[in-house]
Amino acid sequence: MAFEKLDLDPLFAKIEELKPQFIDRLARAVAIPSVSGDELLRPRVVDMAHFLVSELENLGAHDIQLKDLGTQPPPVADASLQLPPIVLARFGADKSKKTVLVYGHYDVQPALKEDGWATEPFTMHHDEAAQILYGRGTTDDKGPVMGWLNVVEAHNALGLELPVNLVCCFEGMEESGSLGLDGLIAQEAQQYFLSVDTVCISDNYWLGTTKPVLTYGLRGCNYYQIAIKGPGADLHSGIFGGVIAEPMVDLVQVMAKLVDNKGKILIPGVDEMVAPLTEKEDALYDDIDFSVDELHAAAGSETGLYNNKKDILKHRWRYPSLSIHGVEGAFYGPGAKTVIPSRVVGKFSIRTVPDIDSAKLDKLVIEYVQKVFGELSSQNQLNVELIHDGAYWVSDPFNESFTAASKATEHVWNIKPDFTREGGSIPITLTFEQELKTQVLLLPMGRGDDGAHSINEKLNVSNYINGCKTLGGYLHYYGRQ
Ligand SMILES: NCC(=O)N[C@@H](Cc1c[nH]cn1)C(=O)O
Ligand SMILES: [Zn+2]
Ligand SMILES: [Zn+2]
Repeated sequence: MAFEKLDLDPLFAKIEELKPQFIDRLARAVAIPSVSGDELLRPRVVDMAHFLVSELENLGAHDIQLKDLGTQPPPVADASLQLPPIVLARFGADKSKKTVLVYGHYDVQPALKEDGWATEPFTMHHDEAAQILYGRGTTDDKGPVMGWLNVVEAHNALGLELPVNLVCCFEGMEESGSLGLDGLIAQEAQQYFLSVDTVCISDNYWLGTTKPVLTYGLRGCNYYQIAIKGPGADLHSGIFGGVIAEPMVDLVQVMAKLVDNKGKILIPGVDEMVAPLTEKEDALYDDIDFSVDELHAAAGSETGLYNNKKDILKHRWRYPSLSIHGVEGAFYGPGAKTVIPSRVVGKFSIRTVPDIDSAKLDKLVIEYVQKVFGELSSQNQLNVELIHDGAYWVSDPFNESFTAASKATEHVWNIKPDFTREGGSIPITLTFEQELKTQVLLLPMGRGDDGAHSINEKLNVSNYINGCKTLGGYLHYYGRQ
């Protein structure tokens, strides 16, 4: 539908003018290796929180708070390990204006140059020719978090009031299950977040590389570990091979029975919980702008399990998946270490969808793994447990927040966005919706080929800068409705 465009030219021109400063801000953020999943790097995650506080102070935020979440719950190696703080800040408290809570995360996934990065993962590389910014966290999620700061800076530089009150909520454990944030949101719902009218999260991606999207659904993520131990220490495989029960041999046999190589989950009872596909929902996939080629381009291989768009989208968005991630304690370095690991911990996760019940899923998983291990009649010991979980979220995108975002997107990109669901997870989304009793909008900045979590993660400069315009434009369209 046609809509009356707001005069955002001064704001957009200022964002363009400030581009060098915005790129520098992102480079300084990427340089902090805020890897929440690595206990040794936890102090750097806290450094990133303090970086944000400093930027927020310089931008004129008020009521800045670092909310302590205490120590990390088990399973964790160091029981005294502190959870990174939640960074809260406000810009404006004008009762005549609506209030938008913007959420993002300042932690990132691990990254090592030797994983295959072309550049140092924590030194942002600006490919001037291609106009691409490479580095861990550029698209997930430091680009979008800096995007919100950039929007404020552009308004400050123009002497232009923000059209809404802004409440910032930035966390440092999103990549590790958002541990501790649920409780804080419940605690602050009637306090710091009392005035919030809507929540905007920028922490996902376009489906492809050319068309902006707005997102109204996420899969959940239940993350498990299977620990198998036996020997008192790692052993020489020449001396003990063939005469001692090997934990790694048990583990690979158990994990092989979780999922087949066509993506079918082998745990009985999981598929039966999934909501049936209706004709109405099936029709939704027809008009989405995506292709098998785009999947293969983003994956860097033609190894897709499906040869058509609809099946790809359904299996990314509305069907569960089980992925095997790795084995802690196993040898993985260069060379040929001939050791029998005494304890190995297999890591896998299940992406959940409506109507999978998380507690029932845990029971199905744990009892199945115990049964499969029991059938090995192994002398080793097993422990299987959930590490963390996050609920799936599916919303109704026909509300004023999505309408404002659609107008802003069309204003900046001259095309109406597709409305999509996302295969990834943002554990805290449903909690925002339930505790603040408001709607949540996912307004992505980056592209589907950005390589989030992968090597050579990137953010195109055009997505970064036009993404700032889109975030700013959203605030204006939402504030004027
Ligand atoms: N940008 C969202 C994202 O990457 N989310 C993570 C969340 C998560 C859950 N458990 C571990 N990480 C994802 O993998 O979807
Ligand atoms: Zn991520
Ligand atoms: Zn993210």
